[in-house]
Amino acid sequence: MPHPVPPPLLIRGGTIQTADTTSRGDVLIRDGVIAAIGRDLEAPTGVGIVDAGGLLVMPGGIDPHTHMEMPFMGEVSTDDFRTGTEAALSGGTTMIVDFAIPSPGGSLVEAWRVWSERAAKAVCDYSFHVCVTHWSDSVAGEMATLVRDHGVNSFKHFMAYKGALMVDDGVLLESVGHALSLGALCNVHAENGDAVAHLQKALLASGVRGPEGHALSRPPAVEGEAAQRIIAIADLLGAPIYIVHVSTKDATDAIARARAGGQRVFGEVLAQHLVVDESVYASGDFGSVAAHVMSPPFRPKSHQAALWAGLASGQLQTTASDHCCFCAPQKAKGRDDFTLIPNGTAGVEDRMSVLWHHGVRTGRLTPAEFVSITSTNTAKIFNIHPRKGAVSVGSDADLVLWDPDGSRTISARTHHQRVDFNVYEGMQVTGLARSTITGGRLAWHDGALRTVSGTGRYISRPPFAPICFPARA
Ligand SMILES: NC(=O)NCCC(=O)O
Ligand SMILES: [Zn+2]
Ligand SMILES: [Zn+2]
Repeated sequence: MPHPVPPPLLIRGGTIQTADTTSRGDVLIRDGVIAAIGRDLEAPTGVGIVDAGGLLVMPGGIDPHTHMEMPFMGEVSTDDFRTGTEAALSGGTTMIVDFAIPSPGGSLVEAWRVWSERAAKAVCDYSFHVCVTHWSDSVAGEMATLVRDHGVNSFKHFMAYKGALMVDDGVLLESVGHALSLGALCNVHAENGDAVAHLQKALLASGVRGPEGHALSRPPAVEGEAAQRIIAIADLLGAPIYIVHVSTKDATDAIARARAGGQRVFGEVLAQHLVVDESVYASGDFGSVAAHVMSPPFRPKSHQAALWAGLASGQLQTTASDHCCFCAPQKAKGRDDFTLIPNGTAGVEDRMSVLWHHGVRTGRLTPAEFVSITSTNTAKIFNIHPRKGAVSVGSDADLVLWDPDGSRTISARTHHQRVDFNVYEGMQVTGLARSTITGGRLAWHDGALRTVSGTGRYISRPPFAPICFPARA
């Protein structure tokens, strides 16, 4: 059953912060979209009024990389689309893009359908990148069907996870070339899966079985090589490319070089990689080290400066969480063999606060750049701007009322994410979502969620995003 249209809302007296401008004004929301913006707007009868005095009114965050209830490495990630999107809203994020992954050798359209069923309980809007994990004529046909009939404009490829999700260069060449003809953007997890498997084998043979082996098996060069390779493949084909979770100076430099040469290469950074470093793997405590096992792993601190600089300079365009929750009993599967620890950490709730605190408050980012990298750039790259990622008349009323001076301490004891660990545990952050509005609904207000299962909508994304593809003749 369709949900009733939310009643009108008037956001009064905030500072409207977008990727381009800062201005004082009110925002009137009607039928889930922004109906008017201006000073001292008249309040229509029956309108709900939200006081935004002292707050920034910004486009809600868009997290382009989450994994809700994903089957992976023999486990299923614990946040589902309801709990995960509630956590997102409490942190100021109003849309996620998750990944639909086909079963081995299976149908992409079926994967899209399975993920659509799972996401029916979401409380904020969502969309799916669809993964290409093998190649055949039927995969090519399904990619076309997904673009034409299902609003998919991005396909994901894993260069890592050998023997599971990994694809080789042959598949990459076919898929990136085909996606180009469809006007779809390929996303790539850039780590050399053969090199990882080789190093894992060597580490196990030398007696390294504990979770500290994870980072040792995935040194920065593993990412740097794969990033350069996919950039070269994309260049060969004349295709745009989007590299997910860039965690190293090596990959950042490869992207910057390619862009300087005129290639359209986009890079995404996880908030985790900006502020957590490889020292977390040295504690000797299995539970804590395993909880930090994710791919790419946390890096030597020296890489973080390159990631921050990449975001500030525009060489890297988006930020994400790669939200993928596994609890301690699931991580314990790899107690005697680090290669069996399910890879993933949480972060959909904290991305915005971490970026504000460590980015804007330190002067690394301006407030406008914060909006660009948490929302607007993602909306442009995945072709949903200005419906999303904007505060403009006609845009969806997906907004966060941001308190730039409000503080909180991040903890697994208080977060909304359905997981028993938080990589930011104990971090005090300044900058938080006072209220979050999704599709015109006030869904997070004064520390309380007011969500209704299934109010999130699937967002179709048309092909040929103008920021990725040159004009067609
Ligand atoms: N990142 C991670 O460790 N788990 C989720 C799957 C992926 O994005 O590689
Ligand atoms: Zn990945
Ligand atoms: Zn991921």
